[in-house]
Formats: sequence, structure tokens, C-alpha cells
Amino acid sequence: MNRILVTEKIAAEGLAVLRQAGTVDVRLDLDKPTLISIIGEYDALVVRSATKVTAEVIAAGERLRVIGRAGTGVDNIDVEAATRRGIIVVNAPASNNVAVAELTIGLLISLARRIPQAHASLQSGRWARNDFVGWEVRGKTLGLVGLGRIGSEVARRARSLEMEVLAYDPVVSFDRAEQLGVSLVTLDELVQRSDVISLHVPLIESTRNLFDQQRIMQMKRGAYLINASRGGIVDEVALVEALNSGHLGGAALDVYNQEPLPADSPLLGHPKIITVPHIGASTTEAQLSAGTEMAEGVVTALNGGTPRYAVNAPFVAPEAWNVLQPYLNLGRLLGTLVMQLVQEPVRSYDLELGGELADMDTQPVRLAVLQGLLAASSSERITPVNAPIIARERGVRMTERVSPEAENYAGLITLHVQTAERTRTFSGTVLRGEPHIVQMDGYFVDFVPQGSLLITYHHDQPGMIGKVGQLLGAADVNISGMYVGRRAPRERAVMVLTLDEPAPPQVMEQIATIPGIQAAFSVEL
Ligand SMILES: NC(=O)C1=CN([C@@H]2O[C@H](COP(=O)(O)OP(=O)(O)OC[C@H]3O[C@@H](n4cnc5c(N)ncnc54)[C@H](O)[C@@H]3O)[C@@H](O)[C@H]2O)C=CC1
Ligand SMILES: O=C(O)CCC(=O)C(=O)O
Repeated sequence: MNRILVTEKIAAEGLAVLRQAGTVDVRLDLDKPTLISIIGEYDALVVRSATKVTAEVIAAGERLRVIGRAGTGVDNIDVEAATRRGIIVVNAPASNNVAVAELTIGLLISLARRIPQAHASLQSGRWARNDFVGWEVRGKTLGLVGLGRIGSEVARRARSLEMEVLAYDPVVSFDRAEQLGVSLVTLDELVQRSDVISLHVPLIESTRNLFDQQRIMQMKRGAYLINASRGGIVDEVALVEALNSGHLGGAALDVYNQEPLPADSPLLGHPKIITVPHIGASTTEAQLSAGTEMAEGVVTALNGGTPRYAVNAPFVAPEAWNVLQPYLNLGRLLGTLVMQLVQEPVRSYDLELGGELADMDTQPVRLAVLQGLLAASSSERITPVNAPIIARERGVRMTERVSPEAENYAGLITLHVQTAERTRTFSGTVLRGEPHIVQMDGYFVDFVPQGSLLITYHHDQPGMIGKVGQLLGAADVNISGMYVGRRAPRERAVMVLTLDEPAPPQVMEQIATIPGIQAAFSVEL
């Protein structure tokens, strides 16, 4: 039974999804030493932004297979340390775009009209209308640093407020910016032209201290700065100095160098700074989708699959996901099946991806097949994250080719296995979203690869199925499905039985001695 540790508050719906995969312990009170002392008992760790999942925590998590981040930024997780250990890191990157964008617009208007200050003034018993003459955002220039998911949502909203929007993002294309009604410029130009700058970049080495003293002083006199991305991107000391000297008109912050509570910070209580306690993602809607999206990824990873949003596994474009996802499952199962059937030395594997797969980025499918092959022969935990590293270490050779041909199927995965003596071939497809094995060693079959299987290669003659069935029946093993394939009558044939439980070893030995049986395999998927 999997054990899942949740160290921060996530939506109840997310917890319910997690419970499908194991027992869930919610511990909101853990300090670092306690986390390190208990993490070794868990298969999955679920956090938001406050828990620091350091290399030390990861090293102590001997059983950890997945770390779930209910939200976007993963700067509180040592992803590199997780990757080295084959631990999948999943997040929910699309869950809180709108929540953060709406907060940003709220902060923008709050800066323009000093709403929080006006509220506090009236609450303290003053009616000071003349102190609160603001400015209109219409016609002003907003500079967005980062035009990814959140930056784009902010841009749309700012355009509808009739603002001119500039953006600096080295990755985004001019076409995309044009669609959003945004002008792409250099960072220098953005900083010099914007009345308000809003930051929407991840905290990575290249963005750390991006708004340092020099950059802040490059901003227009009287300009405003909004940061709802991460503390660490703005030099907080330089920001306060620029506000005190009158160089900047104001700032609004959701995130801080020190979280939680940047106590004693000059940011708190500053009349020109609006502060909120990292609430960008704190809406019911965002928490629901962050919790459930992340939890679905954790459950998939615990079940050995490739999660949709795995930070350290191959990226699957959102529009390709629905088509590709069942093939990832098929690829892994095909690899696991083949590794249990081919019990002879292998020189190399040749993976052929046909039909609708030919038009896609097939790297995730290749990794899923590798994962299946390696997992069936390894005591290590193999995930799509560490599969290439382990394959390299073991000298596994796999070539890959794509072809528009897929017989009569929409898509087809074929694995050719080059052994010392011969080439063996296995194929699978996806039908109604379900993986099917459709060819084994040149025999046409059709079964869903799951659970316990008994596979025999035998001489096609009357009574074979009955004899195998009798031995299984005597051992009280129930057969749930049966598939046979042959090339010609009375020649070699293959039989696949799906069983409610694995055939015991002594039954396998008896089956192997039935006259006409050439090989019998108990396969677990
Ligand atoms: N305040 C809050 O509660 C939340 C904050 N965030 C923060 O917002 C950040 C952005 O989130 P998304 O838009 O979803 O990420 P995203 O990955 O969709 O977009 C980030 C964009 O920043 C760009 N970028 C990277 N380095 C840059 C640089 N040096 N200069 C300019 N652009 C650069 C990237 O090309 C990308 O387009 C997250 O990494 C996270 O730290 C995210 C969610 C909630
Ligand atoms: O509310 C949270 O957990 C933090 C949200 C956040 O910063 C993120 O998703 O990156």
C-alpha cells in the first residue's frame, strides 16, 4: 500500500484523488528535522510553496517515487536531486493562471487608486478624500516581464483596460505577442518605457535579482512595480531605497525573499508598498484545480505511468496529450511484457512508431517503452525520469523510427528485439483508449495487457487449451479471458490466458511438461 505525505493545505477534492493510490497523512505542522526523520516511510510527498524539499529531504526519502506540487513554481523543490534519484516531480502549471492574473490586476488598480491605504484611513476614522487622488490605468503603459501563462492572462486583462502592453520574454514569438495585442521589446526598452512593470517569470538563476538596484533605477521616475512571481527576483533593499528617494511611485508585492512573514522587513508598513501574503493562487477555483491536477499526476506516477505535468519528464504538448497518453501506457506495458517473454540475451531493440504517432514528438513513448523494459528486470524504481540514465548505464541499445504505416490501426507501436539468434517482434495499438497487444512473434492476437497472464507457445493440436485449463482449475486459478493465435493449422501457435491471480510456480512447471507445449511464461503486468 502506498503512503502519501501531505505537508500543506490542499483542496479536499485533491486529497480524495490521492486516496485512490494509498493512505494519505496530512501533517501541516512539520519542521525540517521532523520531515527528514519521517519522509523515509513515504512513497509520495505533496507540498505547496512553503515546504522546502531540499536534497537532504530527498536523500532521506528512500521510498519516494513522486513529489507533487499543488501549484506552478517548483523553486522550493530540488528538482535536480529528485531527477538523479528517478523521482518524478509533478505540478499543476495551468491551475492558477487566472487567479494570479486577477490578483495582479487588483494590485495594479490598488496602486493607481491606493485602495488599501484609503480603506485603512477611513477605518481609522478619517474622511480624507483629498489624500486619495489617483490616476487612471487607461492609456498607461504596462511592461510584462515574462509572457508565459500568467503574463498572457495579465496582458489580455490589461488590454481590456485600454492599456498599452509591452513584454519582454526571450522565448515567446512575435506572432503570439501580436495575438495578445502586446509589443515585444528588449528588457531595457520595457524598463525605460513602462509606467507599471509586472513580473511573471520563474525564479531561476537568470532571473535571480533581475530587478537589482541598477535596473530599478533605470525605471521611469514615478513608475510602479508589481511582483506576484517570486521573492528573490527583486532586490528588496534597492526597492525600498527607490521608493524612499521618490524615484518610484509605489510597489505591490505578493511574494518575498523571506516567506512566511518577512518580519522586521522595511517592506511591511511602508506607505508606498501594498503587501499581500502570497495569495496569488488562493482562490477556491485555483486551489480545486491545483489540488486535483497535481493529485492525478501523483496517482499516475505511483501507478508507474507518465503524468501529464511532470516537471522532470519529457514534455508533452497539451494538444497532443489526449492522443499520446494511452500510447504511453501501451509503451510501458509492451516493454514489460517483452522483457518477461524474451528470456535470452538481447543485442538491441528497434522501436517502430507508426500511424498517428509518426506526426508527434515520440520521445515520451520511447521513454515509456524503456521504462517498461527496465522495470521488469530491475529492483530499482524505474520511471520515465531515470530510464534513459539506467539504460545508458546498462548499455541498452534502442533505435527508433517512425512510419506513416500502421496496418489498419490508427497508431501502432512495434518493438523488434534482436537476440543472438533472431529478431522477435511484438506490436500493440490503442483501441477505445485502451492498450491492446495485437501481434507477438508474428502471431496475430488481441488482448489488453494487464494483471496476470499465462502465455504459451505450443503445437497447434486439439486438447491443448483444455489441458492447461485443467491444471489451472485444479489449482483454483480462475481464467478471465483467452486468446489464441496461429499462422497455419497444426503448426506452432500462441495462447494468452488472462488470470485472476498469477499461476503458482508448481502449476507453471506442470504446464511446461504438457506434450506439445514449447514454452510457458507467467507474466505480471
Ligand atoms: N503568486 C503566486 O501565488 C504564484 C506565482 N507564480 C509564479 O509565476 C511564475 C510564472 O508562472 P507561469 O506564467 O505559469 O510560467 P510560464 O512558464 O508559463 O511563464 C514564464 C515565462 O517567463 C519567461 N522567462 C523566463 N526567463 C525570463 C527572463 N529572464 N526574462 C523574461 N522572461 C523570462 C519564459 O520564457 C516563460 O514564457 C511561476 O514560475 C511562479 O514562480 C505562479 C503561480 C502562483
Ligand atoms: O498558494 C501556493 O501554494 C503558492 C502558489 C504559487 O506560488 C505557485 O503555484 O507557484
